[in-house]
Amino acid sequence: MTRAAKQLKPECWQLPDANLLLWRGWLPETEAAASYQQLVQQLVWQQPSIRLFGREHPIPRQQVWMGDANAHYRYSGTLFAPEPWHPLVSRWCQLLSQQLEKPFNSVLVNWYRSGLDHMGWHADNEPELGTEPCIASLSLGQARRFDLKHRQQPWQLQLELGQGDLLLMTGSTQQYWVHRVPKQSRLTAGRLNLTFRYIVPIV
Ligand SMILES: O=C(O)CCC(=O)C(=O)O
Ligand SMILES: [Fe+2]
Repeated sequence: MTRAAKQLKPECWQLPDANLLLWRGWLPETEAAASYQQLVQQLVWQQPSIRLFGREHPIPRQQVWMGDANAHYRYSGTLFAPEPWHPLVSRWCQLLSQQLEKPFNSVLVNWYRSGLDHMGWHADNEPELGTEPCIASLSLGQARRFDLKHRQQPWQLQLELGQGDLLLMTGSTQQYWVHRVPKQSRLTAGRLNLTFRYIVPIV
């Protein structure tokens, strides 16, 4: 890890089978707020449907898959070709690769328009992410709950991810734990989350 990332001291948890680091305010407040507005306006949002128990359901949020042209990604059974990089997002991707000393070539951007938009329990463990995926998650806008639970043990962790916070999930986290962003119906403001990933390119 480079000096820039070490200067901000991360929060960490002694959890079995998981490796989590959280840098609060990795992106300064004003930059995060301006970036939220810019990305909400400039990205071309999609709301694909996924198949659950034999029925098609639109995902309960908006999203854009973005990255290098060869970084195709399968999400809940659907193959997504990446959208070209937005300059802001591309800059963060380079910064994160340098600071965390990990490669990233793509990002899933999720827009939770209000507290009604959410994401159910899942792990980011698709085969194209490799054996121990390294996921760097940047949050902008409204702070939201982020829950984690172990697949086999009664262990849970509830975090709040706020404006500019950077959460790094590495090691065996995706193998043993699942995570979600639950509904928080009373919240009216929107939130963006960007999960930077490295996916093995299709050649
Ligand atoms: O919105 C979040 O904080 C999490 C998003 C997430 O889990 C994902 O994109 O896979
Ligand atoms: Fe996830």
